[in-house]
Amino acid sequence: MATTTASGVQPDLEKTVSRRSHTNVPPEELLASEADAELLARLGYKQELRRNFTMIEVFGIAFSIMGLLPSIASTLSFSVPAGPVGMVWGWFLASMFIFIVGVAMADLGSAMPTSGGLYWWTHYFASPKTRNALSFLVGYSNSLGLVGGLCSIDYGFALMFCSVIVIARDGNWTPSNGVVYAVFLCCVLLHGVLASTLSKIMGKLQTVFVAMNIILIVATIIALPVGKHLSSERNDAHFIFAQTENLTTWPTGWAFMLSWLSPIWTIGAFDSCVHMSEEASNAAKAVPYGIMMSIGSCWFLGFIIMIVIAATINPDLEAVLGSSFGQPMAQIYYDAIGKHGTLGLMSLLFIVQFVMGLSILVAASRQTWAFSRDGALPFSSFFRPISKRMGYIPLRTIWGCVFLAAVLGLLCLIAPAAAAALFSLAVAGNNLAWGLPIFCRVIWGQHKFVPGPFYTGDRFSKPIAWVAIIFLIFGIILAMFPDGGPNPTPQSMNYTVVINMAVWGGAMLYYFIDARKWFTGPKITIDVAALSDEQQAALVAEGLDLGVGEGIAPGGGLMEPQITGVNEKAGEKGDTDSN
Ligand SMILES: NCCCC(=O)O
Repeated sequence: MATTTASGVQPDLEKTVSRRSHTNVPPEELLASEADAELLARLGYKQELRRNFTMIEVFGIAFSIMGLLPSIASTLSFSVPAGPVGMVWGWFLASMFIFIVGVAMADLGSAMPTSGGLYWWTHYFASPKTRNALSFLVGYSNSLGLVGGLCSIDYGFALMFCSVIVIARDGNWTPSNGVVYAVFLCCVLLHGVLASTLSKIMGKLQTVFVAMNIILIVATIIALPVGKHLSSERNDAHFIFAQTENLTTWPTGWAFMLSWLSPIWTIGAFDSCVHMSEEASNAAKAVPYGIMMSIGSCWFLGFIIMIVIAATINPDLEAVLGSSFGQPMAQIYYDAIGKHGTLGLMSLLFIVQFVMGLSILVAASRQTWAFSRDGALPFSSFFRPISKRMGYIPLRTIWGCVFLAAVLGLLCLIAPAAAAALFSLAVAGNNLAWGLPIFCRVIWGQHKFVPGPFYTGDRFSKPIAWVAIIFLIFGIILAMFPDGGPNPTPQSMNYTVVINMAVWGGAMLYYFIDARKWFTGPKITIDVAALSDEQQAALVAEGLDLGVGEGIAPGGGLMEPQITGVNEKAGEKGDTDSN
């Protein structure tokens, strides 16, 4: 574990926080262990959320957002056009690079586990001239990327839900865009209700969600080959591992690269582990291992699933893509196990897709809460309080994310091409937010990096970081390509480039016109007055804003922080509201 920073602030700060922690707070009312709260205090923050999540539950939140099988089902239209080679080897190769990105993030997540990690790290590592602007950009890109992830998951849910009705009606129904949006909206609202009310068991629920995912995966891996064997012949090994296709208007090699979008979207949002940092016990280990275990298991299990799908898919891939069920996966099930089996597995599939949306809403609300804590969101002072009554959760940012998702989801009403931009918004927004802190570290901040208990070592850490950066840039480019070929029509255009440029351009415009006057990076929420002059100077040297003389109180502007970064007695202090 890191015991000091470049500025050497920790030892004294540790003494401060340790001293303050010896209060008579009953253990059940502590929000966090002393070690976790101390590490958070080194980053300048007091403990405000309750640490309900174990390591396995931190892994669970990322794994359930990945929702392996429903995500593969939602993105088959990216991988099937490249044929089995794209599906199987595209999966394997892209997942390997995603794992490298995860390892680079794990290095940082172990050293500095805080809910707003990505923009916090960016600010910490970037040069003094660029740190505020880059941190601002990363915060917005990450927040929008997560909300885009929520939209894309719930849009996928709406399509799956409708496809089950289509199957039940033997194809005699076609959902309109309005119906799809109505299902999407109900889903988002229900997520808001559940994320608001289930906070106390949200950690435990992750274990249930992991189990549901595993049951669905095992059921599919068994049912597809067995069903296909009974109904017709399975595809041979040559077809599975060596058959290339090109059902796109791009060259074959590029069609193969576009198939990578399936694993890139599926194995996304592993930064959710970072966003749960302040609710994880032993965060310095739970965060990095959560990231790597979730990616690693999806890499392996996804490879198996892709082989099984390639073995059982109708070799007429165009027929699968053009399925009257509106869902290639529904057609694959149908061809192998018939109507009733398909209805059963598709129902389980959309239930798992539903819980993916719930988990990503939890993660998105923590990121946006952290960002509002640092005063960067519009209406930050409104969003910043946490709800004591609902279990120490950021209730207002949960509903802020729900509202934004409901608005962004209106794209479903325009056309499928516009709705597809939701998938790419998640990819491009998150890739930028993951890549920039890693980039800032290797360019400007290597000397400031103090490893946590998980560390890839001096020899490997930097090369891993560079591979991660290059892959993330490539992922952004990939996400912007229209799948309609070099000459897209308005219908086949990929609107990601428009949406993301609006997000990134808008964030930068906002920063340079207005926010540069008041956004000075992460704010200290520990009790600054309790720190010595040296400690204050050391935190300032870390690039942290002590909030003195700027009209913004430490803690985001709502109230004077009153505690020291250790265990706040539940219900007594802090920026809470009573709702
Ligand atoms: N498996 C869905 C992840 C969504 C996202 O990449 O944000």
